[in-house]
This record gives sequence, C-alpha cells and structure tokens, in this order.
Amino acid sequence: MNQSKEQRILNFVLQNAVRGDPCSVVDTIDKYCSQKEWAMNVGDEKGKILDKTVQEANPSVALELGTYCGYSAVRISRLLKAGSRLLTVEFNPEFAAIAKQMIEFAGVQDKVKLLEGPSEEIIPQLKKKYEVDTLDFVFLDHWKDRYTPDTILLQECNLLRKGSVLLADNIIFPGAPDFLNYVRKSPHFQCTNYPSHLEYMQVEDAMEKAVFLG
Ligand SMILES: Cc1ncccc1-c1cc(O)c2nc[nH]c(=O)c2c1
Ligand SMILES: [Mg+2]
Repeated sequence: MNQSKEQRILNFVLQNAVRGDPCSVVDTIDKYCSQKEWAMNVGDEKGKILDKTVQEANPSVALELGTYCGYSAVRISRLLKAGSRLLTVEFNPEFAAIAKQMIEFAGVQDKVKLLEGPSEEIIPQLKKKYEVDTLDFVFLDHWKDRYTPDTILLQECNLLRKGSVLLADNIIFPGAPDFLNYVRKSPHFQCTNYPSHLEYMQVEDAMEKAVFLG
C-alpha cells in the first residue's frame, strides 16, 4: 500500500530532525514541503506572524482548530510558558495519527492535547470534559466554512473572555470571506489584517487577528 504524503513528511522528520527539538521539527517540515512536496502547513512566513501573536498573547490555554501534521501545534507549543497547554482539534483520523507521532517526536506531548473529531462536537465539550474555563488564544486553520460557525459556537459556549485572541489562516487563499465579514462587522471583535503569502508559494494570502472585546 503506497504511503500518504503526510506519512512521507513524518518519515522525513523522523530521519532528519533532532528528537526533542521542536525548532528542528518545524524547520525540517518546511525544508521537505518547500523542496519536495507542497503541504498545507502554515509555513515559515505566516508562522512568524503566528509566533508573534502567540508571544503577545502569552496564553495559558490555547486552542488550535486544524492540526493536520502537527506543524503549528509544535510551533505554538514551543513558545508556551511552563504549565500552559494547547488543545488541538483534528477531524481526519489519518492526519491525527501522523500529528500524534510528530508531537511526540518534537517532545511537546506534555503541553499538547490532540483531540480527534469534528470541531462542532469538541468545542461544546471543552469546559466539562477538558476542564477549560476560557481560551486565551485560538488558531483557526481547519476548514474555511467552519471559521464563522465555530467562532459563534466559542462565544455561545462562553469560552472567550475580554482579550481572547483569535488568529485565522488563509483569509485570502483559499479565503474565508464570511468570517472576515463577520468579525469585522461585529462590535465584539477588534480586527487586524496581516498580509502574507500562501505557504511555500508566491501567492498572496493573509492572516486576520480578531481580539474579543467581551
Ligand atoms: C489545500 C490548498 N490548496 C491550495 C491552496 C491552499 C490550500 C490550503 C492551504 C491552507 O493553509 C489550509 N489550511 C487549513 N485548511 C485548509 O483546507 C487549507 C488549504
Ligand atoms: Mg492554513
């Protein structure tokens, strides 16, 4: 049975990155996906915007929607202070299996909890099942059609507090026009746009930061 692209990415990391070194895992994925096979990791250019936003938020509890191979889970968790945690949600079981191994190889498994299933089912479970009070940071990088309903669901579940930071990938490509419209028109969010490029390509993309105002 021939391997998936995601398995090939993981194998390249296992053979070329340094176990327990999150930066080397991130750099090795970027090397493979820029030189060998494109894949939908946030990448290094938008990754630097993610880094700055995470460092500014300095979250105790962070949520990622869309784990994929674990690139941004490793990238985010490497910046978390002691005792902080990242919950990352992946719907696709094959991707979740790859990400689990990627997270363990990077040595960040004590900071990262990988939750497998649809975001609309997992978000309502965060308070009771995963002992979340409120979320300090949310990275939206799953499916563009879920950005708006999941942002509404986070509010309905009282998971956001004054100052909670949402950061959304792929605002231009593939694009999330309804999400952009929703957060920019809402009196409950203060928005900032960060122009960038699609990972590993010279195609325009952008990230949008939306800070919840309560
Ligand atoms: C897959 C793809 N093809 C061409 C252009 C862009 C994409 C693309 C890029 C991403 O960063 C994505 N992030 C999360 N979820 C996605 O579905 C996704 C899709
Ligand atoms: Mg993306």
